[in-house]
Amino acid sequence: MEWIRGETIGYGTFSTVSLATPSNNDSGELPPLMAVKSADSYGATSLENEKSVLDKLGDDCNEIVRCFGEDRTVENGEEMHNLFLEYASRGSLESYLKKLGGEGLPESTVRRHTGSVLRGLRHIHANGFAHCDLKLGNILLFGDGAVKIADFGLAKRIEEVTALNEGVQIRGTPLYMAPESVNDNEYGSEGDVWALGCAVVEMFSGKTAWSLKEGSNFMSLLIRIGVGDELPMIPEELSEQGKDFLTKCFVKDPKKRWTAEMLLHHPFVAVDVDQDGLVDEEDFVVNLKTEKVSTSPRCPFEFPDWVSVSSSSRTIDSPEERVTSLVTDMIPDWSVTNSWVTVR
Ligand SMILES: Nc1ncnc2c1ncn2[C@@H]1O[C@H](COP(=O)(O)OP(=O)(O)OP(=O)(O)O)[C@@H](O)[C@H]1O
Repeated sequence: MEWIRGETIGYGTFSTVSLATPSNNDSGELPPLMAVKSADSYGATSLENEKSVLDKLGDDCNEIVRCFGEDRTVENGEEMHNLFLEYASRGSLESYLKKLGGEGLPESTVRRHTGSVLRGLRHIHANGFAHCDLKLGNILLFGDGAVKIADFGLAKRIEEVTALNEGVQIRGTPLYMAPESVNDNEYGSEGDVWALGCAVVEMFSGKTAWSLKEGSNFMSLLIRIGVGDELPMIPEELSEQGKDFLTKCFVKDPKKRWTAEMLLHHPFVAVDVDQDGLVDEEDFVVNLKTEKVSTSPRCPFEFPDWVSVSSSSRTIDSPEERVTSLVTDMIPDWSVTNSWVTVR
């Protein structure tokens, strides 16, 4: 495919994202404007993984960003790997919230976005993958108000997920890490649900789900997540349905945490949406049709088709020892970036 690179629209740990216009698109197979995610040899593995996962997930889920193919270019003497993606004209939810200057989104909008992300997660999990890096920076906002999950660079097959036994790994962003990831190196679909809960808190309140005190460090955050009973902040102003939804995401034991499929039946997201309001997010109307919404199941076992997935937890150190083992000189900018660190 012949194409022209346009302005840069985003930066990630592994890549730079810019606009791309196909220069010969007579067949009309491609959209007139795409996003191209480009990486040098350092980020190539992540892009290859992303392409392979997106191919396996297919094009039939509206809540997952579409991939139009890949190619390689030589730019300034360097080989670049390029991945062509559906262009989200309103950027990520993270950048959108930053523009609101610390304000969160109206609950009706949070409900709608949460339902969309859950449909995306259900598709990812049903196809045997875990995203492993769900956060507001990886949820993209489109011109029509739709949101889609992006950035599959760290996604993994679920059966591989618990096999991370070569040293201690921190994947994704520590603020979104689930207790079992901190304590036992487990990165599975359950961890995506925990991360979704953190994203919901942030969307609604404009603040991260873990309040970070001045002077607190990486280590103390991991201890709070992994050890003890503390849970992420549940905003006071959220409706009772919203609070209940978050308590289902923030279950420390991954085996008892609700799945994406179960959460899609929760009244917080089981709503009908007035499609006419889709263009203007602020005017977006969410109709709560309570007669259609069943009572929230009180525990995972009230879902007849729910099967407990036993996680093959390795018998390693106690949580305290495990968290202590995460101390490293390579401390990432964990509050804002996507850095990941391997400690061996
Ligand atoms: N399809 C897209 N349309 C519009 N903007 C995009 C698109 N894909 C990515 N971006 C922007 O570029 C940023 C970086 O993209 P992405 O997170 O996919 O890169 P990455 O290198 O995998 O980053 P990470 O550090 O999260 O692993 C996003 O936060 C978003 O602002």
